[in-house]
Amino acid sequence: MGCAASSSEARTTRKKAPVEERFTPTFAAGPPKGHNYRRRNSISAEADRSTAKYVRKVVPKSASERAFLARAVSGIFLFADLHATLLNDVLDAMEKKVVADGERLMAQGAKGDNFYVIESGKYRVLKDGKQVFEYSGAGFFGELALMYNTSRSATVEAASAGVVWALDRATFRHLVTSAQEQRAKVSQESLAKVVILQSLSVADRRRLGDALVAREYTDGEVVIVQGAYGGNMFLIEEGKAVACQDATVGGKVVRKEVFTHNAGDYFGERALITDEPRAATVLARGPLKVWTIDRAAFERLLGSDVKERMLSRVKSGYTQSK
Ligand SMILES: Nc1ncnc2c1ncn2[C@@H]1O[C@@H]2COP(=O)(O)O[C@H]2[C@H]1O
Repeated sequence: MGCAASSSEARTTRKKAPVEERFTPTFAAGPPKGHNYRRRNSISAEADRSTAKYVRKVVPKSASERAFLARAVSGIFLFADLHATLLNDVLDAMEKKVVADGERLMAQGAKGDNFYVIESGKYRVLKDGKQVFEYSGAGFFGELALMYNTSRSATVEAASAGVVWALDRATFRHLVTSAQEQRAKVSQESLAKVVILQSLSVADRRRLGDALVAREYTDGEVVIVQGAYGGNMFLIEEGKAVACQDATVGGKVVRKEVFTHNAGDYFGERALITDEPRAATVLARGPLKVWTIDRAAFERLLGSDVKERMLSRVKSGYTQSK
């Protein structure tokens, strides 16, 4: 596919949100008030590796149930980093549970067995016997004991009949916590291939790796829109991205392909460095896997020498080397 955007601009990849607005963290109904999630690398991944044996689990579900879960899970920040295949494993493993009014789903102080996503119903959260919160119709709970390998911080019981979807401990820990470790490793490997970043120290690359978010696009999908305000830079892990510019010729808008970015290359830096609108539309050519860095991380984590070199590519115009 060339510069023509596929009609899939609104088609979903892993996140459903307008182009360039996909990167704002979404908290479906969490995190719980007063709880500060620690950085992802402090999640307890080591402690129960020996006890939590992961076996891939597939619980059959209807297309509409799966669609509901895909939507619900896409809004939960815990899953924001998962590659599409791991996200599929999460959806496969989730099991429907019909809950009766008054049923207790977890007890403060107990070991954590499941993580739950709410489909319907109300659920009250009690600490030391006192209600501290009530979920109503949406949200998730039961993640803390699984993430940090601690006992349940609260009791959760149904305040009406309802439906929840359970993800068992072994799957949660394997897919969510190991994926984060895996992601850190993969991002280090792919960052090492990005030529412009090779001057960064190992420590700086590690910090940058922690700030990256993985995204995937299908052929023809738009990553960046010419004229838009840019919030992110992109590093290509796999695939190609084509930059196209629209110009008005004789009253007609003509789109011209101006550059192809290959694996190991980056794009989207110009708008962050110059604070100008996006100079081109960038589309996936074939399946595209990228890592994104938001403006704040870009400012904080990329040294001035890296930015200088990026700026000189901007100033010299992009010359195709491959
Ligand atoms: N103050 C709160 N508000 C909302 N939910 C909470 C609050 N405290 C705890 N929870 C949820 O209740 C769950 C109890 O089990 P966990 O500690 O595993 O994870 C906890 C959170 O998901």
